[in-house]
Amino acid sequence: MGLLQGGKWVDQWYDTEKTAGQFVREDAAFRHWITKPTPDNPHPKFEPQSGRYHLYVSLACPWAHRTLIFRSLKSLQSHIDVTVVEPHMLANGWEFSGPNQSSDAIHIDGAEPDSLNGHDYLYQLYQQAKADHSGRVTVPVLWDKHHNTIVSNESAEIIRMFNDTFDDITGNTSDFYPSKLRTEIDTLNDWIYQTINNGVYRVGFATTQHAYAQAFDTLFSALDTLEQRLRTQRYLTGDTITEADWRLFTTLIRFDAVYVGHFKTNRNRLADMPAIHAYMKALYQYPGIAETVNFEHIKQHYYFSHGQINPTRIVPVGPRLDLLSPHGRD
Ligand SMILES: N[C@@H](CCC(=O)N[C@@H](CS)C(=O)NCC(=O)O)C(=O)O
Repeated sequence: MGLLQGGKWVDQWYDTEKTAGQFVREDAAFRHWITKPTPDNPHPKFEPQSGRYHLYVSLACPWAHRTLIFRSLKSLQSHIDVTVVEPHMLANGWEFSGPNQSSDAIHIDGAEPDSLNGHDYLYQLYQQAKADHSGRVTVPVLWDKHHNTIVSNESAEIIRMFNDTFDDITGNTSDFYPSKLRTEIDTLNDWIYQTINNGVYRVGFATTQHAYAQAFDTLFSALDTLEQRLRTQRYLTGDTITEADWRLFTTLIRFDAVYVGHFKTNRNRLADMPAIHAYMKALYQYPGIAETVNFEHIKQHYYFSHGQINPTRIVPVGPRLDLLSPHGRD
């Protein structure tokens, strides 16, 4: 794992020395927006067009997972194609399938070569977009085939674009960020990002006991609050399923399979929190969602890639998960 420095790839783990053992996530660097033409701007640089944009994702990554979920919820499958990277993220960072995969990486079914741009490694796509780029090389990436560049590598913004920008092309007008709930969704998103989405990483990537214990308490106190809330309401904002639910889901679905063991978020499993567990199952059983979840990629990525945490690279066989039984939340 590494990052680009002035356009050159450097193999380096996260630096937590300057932050007292705490993991701090870097902000995404490419932040353009796909926008519909308006009278003021009849020819935006990035217009919604079928077939023009391409998603690079890892099936392991919770942030990339959000974009796959929105691609499915918003009927974008035939308009935005996808390339899936290999789960093993080693000295070259994210890799595509092919003969130049790292010698210690194993090909996992479902990962693909980069048939669009012909790269071996994701960092080469970033170099193609910006030759002197500095920063981490992350998934997801939304690529524009027209300008041959990265539109965005920020999942929170990609799902907002998917939510409404392509509606005229797909005819799918379902709205997961309705105007009347926006303030509440934004507040929930901020809190859930800090405490849960990024919270599990803050627990797992902490390098001091103190930083770990602090992040652990923050995470479980947020989960306790959610457990209470979901006892009395179906979704996070009430009866309507929104973006906030999908952003929470991608962390929940990885929790018992990976975070409890690998990131030591082990006060309890989600299976021990009845309301959250039933809510997670309901989201998993929502049309089009189960197909976006791949536990093989999820487990292979975390357990095999993070040598600092799991040097033997042994990927656990379990746990046996119960995701298809009735959730009882109708
Ligand atoms: N802000 C980004 C974060 C994406 C992110 O951190 N992705 C992880 C995988 S789960 C990654 O690619 N990490 C590689 C690295 O940090 O070097 C987003 O939400 O899109």
